[in-house]
Amino acid sequence: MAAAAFLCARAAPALLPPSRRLPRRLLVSRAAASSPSGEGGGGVEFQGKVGFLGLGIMGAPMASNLIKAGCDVTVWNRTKSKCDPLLSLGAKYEPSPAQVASSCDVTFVMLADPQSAAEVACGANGAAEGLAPGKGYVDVSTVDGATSKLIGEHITSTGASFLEAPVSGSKKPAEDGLLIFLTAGDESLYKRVAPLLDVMGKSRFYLGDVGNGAAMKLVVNMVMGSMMVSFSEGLLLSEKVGLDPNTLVEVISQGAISAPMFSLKGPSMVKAAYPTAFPLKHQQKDLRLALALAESVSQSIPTVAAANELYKAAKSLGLADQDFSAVIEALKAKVQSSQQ
Ligand SMILES: NC(=O)C1=CN([C@@H]2O[C@H](COP(=O)(O)OP(=O)(O)OC[C@H]3O[C@@H](n4cnc5c(N)ncnc54)[C@H](OP(=O)(O)O)[C@@H]3O)[C@@H](O)[C@H]2O)C=CC1
Ligand SMILES: O=CCCC(=O)O
Repeated sequence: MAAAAFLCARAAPALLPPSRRLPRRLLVSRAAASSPSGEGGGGVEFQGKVGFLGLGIMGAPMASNLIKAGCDVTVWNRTKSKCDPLLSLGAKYEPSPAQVASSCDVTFVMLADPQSAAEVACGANGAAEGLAPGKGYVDVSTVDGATSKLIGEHITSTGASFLEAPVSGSKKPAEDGLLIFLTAGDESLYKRVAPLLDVMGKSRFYLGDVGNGAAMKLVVNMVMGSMMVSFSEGLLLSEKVGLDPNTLVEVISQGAISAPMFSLKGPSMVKAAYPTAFPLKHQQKDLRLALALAESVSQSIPTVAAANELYKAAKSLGLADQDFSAVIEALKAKVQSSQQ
């Protein structure tokens, strides 16, 4: 293990912008979530080497924040070139998930979907091959509960501990260290990695058994996906009846349904520009997984089912890698075809 003791969020408040200060409500939810020893007191340190697997839109800034906070970080990504910016910041590189896990005390993983998360954890040269008692594995990807449990069982069969910790918040909050962690699984691992979560995020919730973090994340994202469709319908309708959609964005921003998402994405949606923060293919994956979650408890979620069809249509229009706000293009196509 490298000699450095890694000062993290609570130990180094001077590193944090004012926006990182937690509102009281979140401090309460942290306290209710069995605070790690040291919280609320002086400072918290993480001693050990940190692995990071998966350096896409989210993984790269998260790993970058750990490096900037002074952590000893080792990275791996399927497409190796994406490691280069992190290596420039001082990260180390290992050529497989197994080698990262074997050389680190705790390994974080941020992968596209259930298939890739399972493959990187359990496949050939996967992380599990490098794990052992005393090590920790923290999966921050958005997956379904069944996949998370399968990964968790595989990881814990090595003697290592497992925490699922999907995040709410997108590219910019990841860059700013303002994510919201929805964790579940091994509580002592949660406490151990809390200083690292605090470097990457503004709040964290411990939700109990593996599966609960995944479920919370899917419920949040199904609401978000439906909101985006409803917003898109409003933008198109406002234009159709002769209103300025930019004015609609402004009106919404001042009222009870204001949401950062509308203010952030609205202006570019009006210009038909969709710079990718949250890829549309991932939003559709989350709706698919949320529908399966609802099905598992025989709950009907008809609005989400309808939204999912639009995201699927957007994918078939070639918009999978655009931002999820590009779903408005599927609506435009639908309106056009109904007018022909
Ligand atoms: N973007 C966002 O706003 C948010 C995303 N999320 C969730 O976080 C996760 C990552 O999202 P994001 O960073 O945006 O996605 P990206 O598509 O940018 O990154 C996906 C990552 O997964 C890797 N990957 C994909 N398939 C495989 C595979 N078969 N084997 C190994 N590695 C693979 C990619 O590697 P490679 O570079 O080689 O393609 C890349 O590192 C997703 O689950 C998403 O739903 C959660 C919150 C917000
Ligand atoms: O999973 C993606 C979430 C995006 C967000 O919370 O803004």
